[in-house]
Amino acid sequence: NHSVVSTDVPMSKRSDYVDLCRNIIRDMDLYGVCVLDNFLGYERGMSVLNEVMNLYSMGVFKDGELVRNKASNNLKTIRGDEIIWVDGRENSCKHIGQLISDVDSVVMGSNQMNDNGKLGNYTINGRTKAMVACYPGHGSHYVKHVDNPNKDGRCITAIYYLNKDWDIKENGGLLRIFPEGWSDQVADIEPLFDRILFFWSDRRNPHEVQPAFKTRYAITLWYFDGNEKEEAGKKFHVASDLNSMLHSPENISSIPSVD
Ligand SMILES: Cc1cc(NC(=O)CCC(=O)O)nc(C)c1Br
Ligand SMILES: [Fe+3]
Repeated sequence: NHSVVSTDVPMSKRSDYVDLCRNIIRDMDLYGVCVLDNFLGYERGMSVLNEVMNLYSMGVFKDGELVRNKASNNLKTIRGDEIIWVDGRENSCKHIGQLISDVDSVVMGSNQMNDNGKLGNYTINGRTKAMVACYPGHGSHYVKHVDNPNKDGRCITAIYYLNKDWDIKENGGLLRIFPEGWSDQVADIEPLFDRILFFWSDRRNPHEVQPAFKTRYAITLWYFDGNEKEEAGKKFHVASDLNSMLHSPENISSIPSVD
């Protein structure tokens, strides 16, 4: 966990930018998972939370898929996460946009700062839009899965959490990662306010969200490895909706077009 004194200077100009990136490089190389706390600082974290809550109150989130409540075995279905894709340049998403460019800065910084100039030997050259997710909190959860099981190009998952005063015992909503190769170990990550989590998106990190009993917000970005993305494009197995998520921000060379 890393406490970052946040100011409003651009991320790459912050005094602790370099050791943030070194943190990410070290943890990703050692564990394939990295957690940083106080990423934006209280003020900016709250601005992002307010934008997300405004979006949610406007009812623009897509309904989460229904999952049957296996536990009670009755047919009561529970909504999983409800989501909306945000580019960050929309009028009502300025602070979400700023979060996105700060995450871009630390990911690209780490990608370049690593001694061999790559993070995990990837060449990161693009990302999806931001997926803003809300678990409504009536036991809603997300089953154990791998984000990128079939080489669709996504190499790093970045999740920014927005949940203030979160009590994991009362509210649940724990993210449990089952890192491959650590058979008896799991990484339990509480979805705490202003916390950012990075992990390799592939089969190394199966993960689940345990049932949440309070509204649980998170913003996810997936970063692409250029080569894997290129290969995936040729195989046409890239989920069509993945293409709809594509984003080529000015500050990252655009993602190779998938024809
Ligand atoms: C829609 C969708 C959501 C997620 N979310 C999580 O894994 C939850 C992480 C957290 O909120 O802690 N993952 C995938 C592969 C898809 Br697709
Ligand atoms: Fe996931």
